[in-house]
Amino acid sequence: KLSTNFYSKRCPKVFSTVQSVVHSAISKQPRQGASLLRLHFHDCFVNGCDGSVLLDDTPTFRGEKTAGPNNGSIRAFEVVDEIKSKVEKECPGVVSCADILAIAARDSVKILGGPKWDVKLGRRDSKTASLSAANSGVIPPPTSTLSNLINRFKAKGLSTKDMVALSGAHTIGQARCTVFRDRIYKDKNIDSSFAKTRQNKCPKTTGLPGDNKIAPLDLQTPTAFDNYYYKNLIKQKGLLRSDQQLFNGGSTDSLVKKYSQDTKTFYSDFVNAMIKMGDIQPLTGSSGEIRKNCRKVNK
Ligand code: HEM
Ligand SMILES: [Ca+2]
Ligand SMILES: [Ca+2]
Repeated sequence: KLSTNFYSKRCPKVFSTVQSVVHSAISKQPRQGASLLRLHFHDCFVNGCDGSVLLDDTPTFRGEKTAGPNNGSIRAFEVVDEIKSKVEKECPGVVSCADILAIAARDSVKILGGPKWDVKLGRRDSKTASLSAANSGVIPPPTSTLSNLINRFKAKGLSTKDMVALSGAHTIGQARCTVFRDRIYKDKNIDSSFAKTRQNKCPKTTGLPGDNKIAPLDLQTPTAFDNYYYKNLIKQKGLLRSDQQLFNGGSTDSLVKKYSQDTKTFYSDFVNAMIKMGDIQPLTGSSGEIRKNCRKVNK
């Protein structure tokens, strides 16, 4: 079982060390905070919060980094490396990479102006990863319908409310043209001037380099953690098709409206859901290991 004081004897400085690295990474590039938050999500949804997403491919090992939802998309691994090397110097072999992701996600939200919470710790690191699980749709695609989003979160023990609150993470960060092209050229439930603005930097035809052009998920405040994500949805300015699904005449409209008007409720539901997400299938006790390097299993 995870606990908030897991490292208080064995590595009391872990919080200040992680926070200072995250802080300096975000001050150089605010997007790093978004990227760290997303790493924790993509870790937890694939075989639990076990650091599996961090393992590099080798000639004899396929990790999760080339899976559809991750390939060319997840980032901030150098920030995780820097945190890990500082923490290893202070407390060798004590703090897991899976816990580092949970703390870094929490710190990112806080530094970008969002809510604070006590993060539960004690996860251990996997000795494996699963490319097939990462590709299986457990991480929902940006073309998802509302019922698919609800079901994918439900499969991880998360409620519809948790799903809507966690989607508020799209108040920060960026997405590539390739994941929002169909939305801005084909969808009807989109503000037309917003669609035009986005079309300017995302060419209609597929192919590089256009596919990799990026745009903010939250057009208003892309580097601030706030409730503008929901305000945008009400104006039909969600960037991803899946985003706009949350406010499209269905069962989650009322919650989106609520969060758009009430930051406090959004924050408390977001925190509650982040803690639940961080509790997905952790390795504890003597399962797994404490990796020395987050990119590879110990020898
Ligand atoms: C509800 C289902 C979700 C879908 C369909 C989804 C999909 C996506 C997609 C397609 C991108 C852009 C990737 C790219 O173009 O490279 C993205 C970015 C992002 N997602 Fe999600 N996501 C979901 C839920 C979440 C959750 C639960 C979190 C965290 C709690 C999260 C955090 C983020 C962040 C912060 C970014 C920006 C990352 C960056 O700028 O590096 N997402 N998401
Ligand atoms: Ca994992
Ligand atoms: Ca924002």
